Amino acid sequence: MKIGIDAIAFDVAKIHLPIKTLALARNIESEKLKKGLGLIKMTLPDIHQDTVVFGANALTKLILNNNIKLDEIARIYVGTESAIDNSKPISSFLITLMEQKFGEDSLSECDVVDFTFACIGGVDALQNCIDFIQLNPTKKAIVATTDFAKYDLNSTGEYTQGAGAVAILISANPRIIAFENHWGVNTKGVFDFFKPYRTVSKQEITGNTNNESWFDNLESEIEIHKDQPVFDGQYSNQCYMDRTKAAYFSFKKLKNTQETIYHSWKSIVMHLPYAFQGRRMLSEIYALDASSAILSGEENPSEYQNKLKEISKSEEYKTFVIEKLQPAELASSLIGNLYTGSIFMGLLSTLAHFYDTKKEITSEKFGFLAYGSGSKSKVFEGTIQPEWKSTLANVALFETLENSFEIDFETYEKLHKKEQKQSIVEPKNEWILDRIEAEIPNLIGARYYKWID
Ligand SMILES: CC(C)(COP(=O)([O-])OP(=O)([O-])OC[C@H]1O[C@@H](n2cnc3c(N)ncnc32)[C@H](O)[C@@H]1OP(=O)([O-])[O-])[C@@H](O)C(=O)NCCC(=O)NCCSC(=O)C[C@@](C)(O)CC(=O)[O-]
Repeated sequence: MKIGIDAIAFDVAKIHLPIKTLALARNIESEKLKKGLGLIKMTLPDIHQDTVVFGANALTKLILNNNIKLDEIARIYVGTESAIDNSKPISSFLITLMEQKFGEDSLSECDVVDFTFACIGGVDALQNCIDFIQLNPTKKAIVATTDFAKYDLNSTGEYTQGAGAVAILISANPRIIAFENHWGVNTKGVFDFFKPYRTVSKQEITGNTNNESWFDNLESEIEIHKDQPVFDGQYSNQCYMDRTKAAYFSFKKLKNTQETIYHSWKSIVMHLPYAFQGRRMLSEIYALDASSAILSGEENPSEYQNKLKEISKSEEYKTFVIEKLQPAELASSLIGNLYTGSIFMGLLSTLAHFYDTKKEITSEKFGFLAYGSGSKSKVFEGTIQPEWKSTLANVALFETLENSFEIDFETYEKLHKKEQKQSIVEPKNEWILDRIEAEIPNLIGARYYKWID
């Protein structure tokens, strides 16, 4: 039985800062960001948006565009690393909003939960839902990934920010792609990128040594939540490379083949924290799995690095990149990092590219290399199904991204620092965060959303 993705929908933040504007303001060579990392725009949430809003918008589009009956949906599993509550999952908010729009109790028998493992939580949810459909082929599941990749001002992550959600419908006999049941996995606990609980001593805030109550906080340390991660960019690249390489060769072992795996893949879809991450990281796998060895394994570390640089600059590798990786990069250049959604946006970008350029890809194999900091990689593959084109007709990925609203640097900084209080773009036909409860003691912090026609 074939199992995979039957439909796909997305919602990306509607405002963006051109990378050129950021480069100018931060005195960074704009060519480095464009030609070195592949960046053109970074998308940012408006003040009425958060990760529930993005997830709910993507889910609503998935349901409406594909006439999905809610009682067919057995699960909605969310991949996210941008939770808005430490106990209540985003998926429970999504249930409330879908029932608000499509009818009370319409999802009361649906199982929901959030998966968190940095950027790979969405792939974990996908694998889990595939297993579920294998056991329950008449049922359907939805994976919704939703995130806001926010980094500190002036950090090396600043130019890789992005925000939005991707929702996919998982079923038997899917219209888009059917996955094979081989999952190469590699895991290692590291601190390359993480979002720890942070504390500030109350004394530093109040200047008093007597631990007197401060806004009802009796503890002498005040816990602080930040969306921005603690990270080491170059080390995170190394972890990405090590994990994906090991997962790729585990996958090859599972396939029990001596053939070059990537030759069988028409397209390669990788986790893209920025557009050119895949092409920068894949040269080692490209060399190690080549049919005639490009790396001998005898090189000392600096020779090895020099050879890798040479390979990545070679004409053969450039052709390989354009053919197999570039279609997935197109949307990433215009969006930025979507964390859990990046790999699924890479798939959508590839499909939309082939759809727009009228290329037939039925029966072609796609390879997937997922990564999540902390760290884990999964490598898997799937085959494009005959009806893939019919599902793309009303997705309009590149047209939507084209219509994104440009903001200036001053507005960007105000949004980042939460000084902007008015919406930049008036919401229409979408969910918004309406208010956060501040008065009723039993509901302090409860977030309420509404649909705007
Ligand atoms: C990604 C980094 C580390 C990049 O770090 P960086 O310091 O901005 O860039 P770089 O020094 O590594 O150089 C970029 C490239 O630009 C080139 N360059 C230089 N000048 C020019 C020029 N004039 N014209 C053309 N090219 C130029 C330069 O040569 C180089 O290309 P290379 O040849 O090495 O491939 C940084 O942006 C960062 O810290 N980002 C945040 C963390 C991150 O994204 N890490 C990626 C791996 S971890 C991951 O993917 C997981 C994540 C982050 O999504 C989180 C999760 O799992 O939840």
